Amino acid sequence: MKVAVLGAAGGIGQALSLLLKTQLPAGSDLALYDVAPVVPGVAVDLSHIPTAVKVTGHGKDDLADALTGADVVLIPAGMPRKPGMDRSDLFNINAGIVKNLIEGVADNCPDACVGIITNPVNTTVAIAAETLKAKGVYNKNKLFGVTTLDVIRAETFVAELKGVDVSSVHVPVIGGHSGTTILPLLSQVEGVEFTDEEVSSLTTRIQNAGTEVVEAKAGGGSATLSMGQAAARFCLSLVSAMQGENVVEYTYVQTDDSDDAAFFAHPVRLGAEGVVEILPYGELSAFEEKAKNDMLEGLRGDIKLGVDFVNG
Ligand SMILES: NC(=O)C1=CN([C@@H]2O[C@H](COP(=O)(O)OP(=O)(O)OC[C@H]3O[C@@H](n4cnc5c(N)ncnc54)[C@H](O)[C@@H]3O)[C@@H](O)[C@H]2O)C=CC1
Ligand SMILES: O=C([O-])CC(=O)C(=O)O
Repeated sequence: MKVAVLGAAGGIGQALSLLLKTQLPAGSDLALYDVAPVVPGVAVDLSHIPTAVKVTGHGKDDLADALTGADVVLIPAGMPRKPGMDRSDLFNINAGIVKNLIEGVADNCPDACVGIITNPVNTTVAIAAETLKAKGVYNKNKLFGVTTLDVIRAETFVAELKGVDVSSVHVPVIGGHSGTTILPLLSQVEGVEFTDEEVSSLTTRIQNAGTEVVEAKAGGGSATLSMGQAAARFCLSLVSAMQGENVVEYTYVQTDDSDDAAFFAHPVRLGAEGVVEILPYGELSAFEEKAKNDMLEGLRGDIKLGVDFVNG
């Protein structure tokens, strides 16, 4: 199994690469690519950890080597937010970065599963899809927006509020990955009850959790360590599924569901070839149904921005 991390020298990239070096199955290859000159050093640093995962570092002119033979590509390359910015404010810089890197994927490892972390995810995933289509290699079963951070945050906050063991809490989160497009389905959490006020305040906290970190870091970036953990969980689930295990993760995929949006986070059964089955997200409460209907237009607009960026 070969995993390539593009943007591996950044805050997320380094945390994620550390977790993958220590947790990928023995015999895996981990290729680290970044335009920052420190990336070979990050690879040397990680290579001193005694696990059976081979780490290589690839500088800015070495994207092809990083990608050749990759089974999974994770992309956290690009600018993070500062206080006062929305994720959509990152579009101008990050759209071109994602398009370029995805062209590299199309040229060097068109069969790889690709997880997009770079914001604005609602839009960058559509950019990736259109770029792969333009290259004639798009497979909707192999492109994912990584929304796992919303799930792990929701689980943490619910466990804190209710004083229960976090390992027993499962919170579905559907929709997209910004503001009100992040829709936790608290009505489906088993074993706990919420008042209407709790549903409202917890939903808002989960939706604003990224901003909570951005403000606490006070200009020093956004979530990196929790995102490293979330991306590692997603990648390790995908790798297990590719090796034959039955795994379901919530992730932002092309759904072809005209009632929602062209891309929408669902529970997804993963397998050797990526998406095996997009599972229904089940029944929504009246609160969730309204929240979904209120955010759909915005999400569709975010997706259209990405489609138009590639197709003009
Ligand atoms: N999906 C999600 O839930 C989350 C997404 N993010 C997003 O992840 C992205 C990265 O965040 P951080 O790691 O904190 O930023 P960072 O600034 O610490 O790292 C970004 C890295 O990307 C590299 N880079 C820039 N252009 C590149 C290119 N063309 N090719 C390869 N590497 C390139 C930079 O050299 C840097 O090392 C941001 O867009 C951020 O908004 C952050 C948190 C959660
Ligand atoms: O908030 C941000 O800009 C980074 C992010 O996507 C998150 O932490 O969920």
